[in-house]
Amino acid sequence: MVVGVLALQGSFNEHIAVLRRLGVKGVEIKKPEQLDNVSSLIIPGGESTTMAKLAEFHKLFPALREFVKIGKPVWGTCAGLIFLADKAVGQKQGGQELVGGLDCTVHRNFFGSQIQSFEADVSVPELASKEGGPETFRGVFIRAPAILEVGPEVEVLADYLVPSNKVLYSSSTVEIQEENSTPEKKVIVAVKQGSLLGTAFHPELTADTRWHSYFLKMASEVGDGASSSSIVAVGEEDPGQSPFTIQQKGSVPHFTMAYFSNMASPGILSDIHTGSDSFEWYVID
Ligand SMILES: NC(=O)CC[C@H](N)C(=O)O
Repeated sequence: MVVGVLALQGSFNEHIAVLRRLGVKGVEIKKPEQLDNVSSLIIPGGESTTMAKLAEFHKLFPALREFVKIGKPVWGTCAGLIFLADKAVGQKQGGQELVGGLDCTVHRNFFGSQIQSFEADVSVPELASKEGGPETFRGVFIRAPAILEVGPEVEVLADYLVPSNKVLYSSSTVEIQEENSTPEKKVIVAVKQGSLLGTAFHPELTADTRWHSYFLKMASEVGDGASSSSIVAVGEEDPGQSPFTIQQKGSVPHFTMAYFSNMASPGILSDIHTGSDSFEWYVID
């Protein structure tokens, strides 16, 4: 089985590494025609506006939509989940293109800004029943989205009870509800709809490979119809000069370092300075 991993930006290398650990070849997808060679696709986390601009730049949207439409399995993690959603709120001004297909509404930065990133154990009974292991999965939420609404075809695999002291962004225009002003609220953080899978967190940044093997099973159920004759070598392509300019700067906790240092490679996040506890990041728009 050959699994494509959208490799415009974000944590695609980490997904490919997990697939390798499971004995499966993951190939980077950077051009529309490369989708013909894979039977399933992972859209990684990263920054969805940047990823959308790059996808537009590389004319990937029609091919991605067709891939979803014909029922090939696609798993979106974090920014990838936003990509797959039919509707996103909390977008940057002017919005962004989505691939769509997943009948849900996501809030792009539901849990707040980068520094509000966190880890939490999330109960996923479906994962435990199909893949074994503990009832919970360690969710790494990095400026994570949440799913606010789902359509009737969507199966909710996991939700998360947002502690009342978490700062939430209730709208795209930064209306912040301060500590204790919100009651506990349950949001959806993992869903499945037919051959589409979405997680608001980053399983590729943990040692637990169950989400990947769960997706591989979904992919093998649909069948490995694609030819493997023109596999693109990992790391073959250079996405080229970014047409964007730096807009934002900040720092994030240590645990996200590996993730963001990887992001530097496609040239979208740049000038990352690693330190002992934190490092600087730049969002380029
Ligand atoms: N870790 C992530 O993928 C963050 C996604 C981010 N909230 C976005 O809008 O793209």
